[in-house]
Amino acid sequence: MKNPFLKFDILDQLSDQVSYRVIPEGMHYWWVETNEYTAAITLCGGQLVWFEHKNHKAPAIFLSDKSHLNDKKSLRGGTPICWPWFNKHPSRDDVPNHGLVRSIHWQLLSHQCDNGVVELTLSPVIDQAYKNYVPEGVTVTQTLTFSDSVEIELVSENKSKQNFEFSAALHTYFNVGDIRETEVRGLAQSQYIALKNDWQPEDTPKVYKFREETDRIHLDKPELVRIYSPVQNYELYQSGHNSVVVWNPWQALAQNTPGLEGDCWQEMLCIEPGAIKPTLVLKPNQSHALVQKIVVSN
Ligand SMILES: O=P(O)(O)OC[C@H]1O[C@@H](O)[C@H](O)[C@@H](O)[C@@H]1O
Repeated sequence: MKNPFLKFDILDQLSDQVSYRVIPEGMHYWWVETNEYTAAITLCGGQLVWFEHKNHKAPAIFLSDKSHLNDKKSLRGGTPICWPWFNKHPSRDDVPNHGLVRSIHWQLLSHQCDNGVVELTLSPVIDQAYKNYVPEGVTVTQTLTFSDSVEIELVSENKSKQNFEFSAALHTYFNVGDIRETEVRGLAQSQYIALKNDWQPEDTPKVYKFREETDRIHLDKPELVRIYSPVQNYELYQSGHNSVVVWNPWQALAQNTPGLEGDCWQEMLCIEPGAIKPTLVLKPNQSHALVQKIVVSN
């Protein structure tokens, strides 16, 4: 994985820790520097696409070298935000998978730095596509909190006068170096469903390793999932979810997945807490928070 953030222009220095930057390829992003980490959050999709401990050998978040580093579409890697639907739209075929907000521009609503903790809050810019699918008064905001970890909180809020049904997921791509040498712990008690098994519930393997395409929705809400990988280990603290998606496309599917062609699929694993099965309904004046906190250890 190359570091695309070595050459840049600073467009706005917002504080000692936060700046707004652009790289020669055209991608705009907010750059965050804490005592321990460097991080980048993109204008397009509001994705955390870079998160690296200053003393570790490799970044924690996977970003494909084949990604188009401009503001035009969602990147392959990072933490795409799936909202207000996950995967296929429940009734329409003419709209993108995983909702609207991963490929529209986001705006920075606020940023704070206090005692080494940096917090950014962003929301998608409301465009016509958003208005076509989301009732007026329904909003989504994301708060990223950087300390000795990063916490991503996605808050959906219904200030309209009608019920709002939706699903959501934090589709985080972890840098695991070698998927065949990676193990996941914390899901063994759950059952999962997968298209491959006609959506019939299956028991999760007690030792969760990867030898083939894996695309599963685990029907459980564990607070802690761990990833053990040759690069580094991850503790994922999660809340507000009712499902956890585990995804690696493996070789054949990766060749037809834009941004994952070649061998780079071997370096990634997605662990995605989601409000997916079942979908959620927010009544007027209700809100919902979906959280993934990522603790990285060498
Ligand atoms: O190619 P996309 O739209 O980013 O989706 C990638 C994958 O995202 C995962 O969350 C889904 O479980 C997979 O089914 C899907 O293929």
